[in-house]
Amino acid sequence: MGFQAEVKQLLHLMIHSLYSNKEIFLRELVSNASDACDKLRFEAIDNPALLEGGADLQIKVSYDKEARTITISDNGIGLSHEEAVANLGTIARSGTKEFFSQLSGDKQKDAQLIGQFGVGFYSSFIVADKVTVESRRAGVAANEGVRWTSEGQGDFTIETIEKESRGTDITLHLRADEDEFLSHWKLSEILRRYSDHISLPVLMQKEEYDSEKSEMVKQDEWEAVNQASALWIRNKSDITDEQYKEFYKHVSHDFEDPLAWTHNRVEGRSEYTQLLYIPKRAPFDLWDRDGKRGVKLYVKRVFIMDEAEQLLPSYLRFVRGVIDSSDLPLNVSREILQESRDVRSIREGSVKRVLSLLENMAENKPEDYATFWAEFGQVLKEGTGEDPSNLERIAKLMRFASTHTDEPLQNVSLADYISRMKEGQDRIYYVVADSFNAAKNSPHLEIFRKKGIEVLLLSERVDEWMMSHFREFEGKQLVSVSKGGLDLAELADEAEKKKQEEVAESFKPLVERLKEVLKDKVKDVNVTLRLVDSPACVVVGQNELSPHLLRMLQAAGQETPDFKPVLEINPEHAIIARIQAAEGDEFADWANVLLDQALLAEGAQIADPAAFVRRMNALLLKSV
Ligand SMILES: Nc1ncnc2c1ncn2[C@@H]1O[C@H](COP(=O)(O)OP(=O)(O)OP(=O)(O)O)[C@@H](O)[C@H]1O
Repeated sequence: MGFQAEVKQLLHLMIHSLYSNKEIFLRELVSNASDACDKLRFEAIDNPALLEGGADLQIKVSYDKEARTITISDNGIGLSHEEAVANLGTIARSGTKEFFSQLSGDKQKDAQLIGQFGVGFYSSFIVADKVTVESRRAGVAANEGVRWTSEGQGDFTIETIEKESRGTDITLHLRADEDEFLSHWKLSEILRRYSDHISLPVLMQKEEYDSEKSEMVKQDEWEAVNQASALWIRNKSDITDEQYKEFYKHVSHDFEDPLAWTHNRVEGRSEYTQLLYIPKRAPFDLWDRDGKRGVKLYVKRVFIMDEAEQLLPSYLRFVRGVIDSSDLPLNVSREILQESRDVRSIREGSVKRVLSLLENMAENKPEDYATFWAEFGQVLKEGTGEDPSNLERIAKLMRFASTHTDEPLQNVSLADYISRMKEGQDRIYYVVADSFNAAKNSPHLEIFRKKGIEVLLLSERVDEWMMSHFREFEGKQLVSVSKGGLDLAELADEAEKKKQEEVAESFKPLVERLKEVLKDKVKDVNVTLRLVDSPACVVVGQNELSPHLLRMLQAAGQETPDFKPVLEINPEHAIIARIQAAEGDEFADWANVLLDQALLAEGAQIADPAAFVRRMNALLLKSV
């Protein structure tokens, strides 16, 4: 049978780009073996017959110098014929195709990307030119075993075999120059380094020095080379950073070290242990609704399920790790999790821990925090709507771009903003646009720039939605500069306000004429103080959907209400002065051009671009 195209691609890239890291194959295979044992233990809760009398779950690693092979055996759940075909030869994760289309051919970059993807079983082919998997699923007859063989070139063969014991033996036939792995010392050293945290014993055959043969000779006895106790139940002080990091790689299938972790035993009404990690890099499917998320759930050390998304809210879906509860029943299902009070309290407790971890990082390791924010900030922002009870804490963790630096880098906290507020300023101003440049160059910012008042520049997809939930911070209102009715109290002193009123009065006739011409297209026309360099801009009411949000809804195929903006004109601008004198068609052209260019500056589509160009040209011609 042939491999799925993506598997071929993965194998090719992996062999070439992960070569300097080749010993990871052992970690990946032991990790899979451990998962297979976890699954068996879980299924055996309901169906003890699956254990076939052998409840001692273990992993064995052996080598054969003559045959030049390494074998990793487990007595876990095993694979059926169908499962072997489905799992070893395809990549079942959604979004795989898109992921592979991003690979560039640059070895170093791709190695990092592949790491993010997780190579798993296929990493065997880094050191082996032939791999044989012999397996029998727990509970099926001995003559229903399966043998899967491949040279990693594009196809595999599959056949039915007789296999006495349940579980899986994976045999790697090493490539010509990989003899270094044919040693007890080498293999046990790798296992201790990468797999010490595995909660099952990883056994190797004992070896002793035989002075007659003057070499190490295998004994009949097998011994564990790892500690074989679940890492999270050990005392914090007994766990090294290296062990925490290796455990992270096991649970997350990530290649890189985590950014931070938090490990706690919670006692009281609800008892559980949590070991939660923040990754350094977003997984390729962070935005894929079907992508992996959530942490592993254990009940009293028994693995229950992967990706238990009920244990954390969706805005913390980047968190990886383990939660081990002492209260939940072993036969807990996803449905029960949804209802359970214990789960609710675990969830609340875990949210608090993760937020504390992030706060701590923001305070003490700002560089790590910047990495976190760049990768996951957009996800955390979803918390404003999803978790109002923690809004204040989430808000403090947010970082923004702002007019203080005018750079796209998001590194301004709300505390920074407040510390720079002008005297008399009691509001936090922001603008939302389609892109950073559109935000930075928004005409709505003109008066703020002139007065030296900082404005937060928001341009991510989630921002508009976020701001609809996030209206206040530490008693200060958050105000969009692109909404109408801006009471520019702090932007204008008494004298300016008085002047504004006078100006508005004197422009009344013009405003009325504009309203008449544009009556089908705008809700209202006003004189504004907010502009400096632009003749006009469009705004919407404080409680109305912004044009930016309307565009997003339209792009998503949603019905939207008819949008009519308010046109605001700048009385100081030469064009405004000029059009007062215009009459008839010329005035109508000016009015329409004014509106259309204000819409364009704001990033909106105009209803009739050809008419805009025609009017513009007519006006240009007159002035040439
Ligand atoms: N020792 C084993 N026993 C039983 N099933 C196994 C074993 N090794 C692998 N499998 C099956 O093959 C599948 C593919 O394994 P692979 O390591 O490629 O990916 P994974 O572990 O699912 O995820 P990742 O790609 O993130 O490592 C596993 O999900 C599992 O179903």
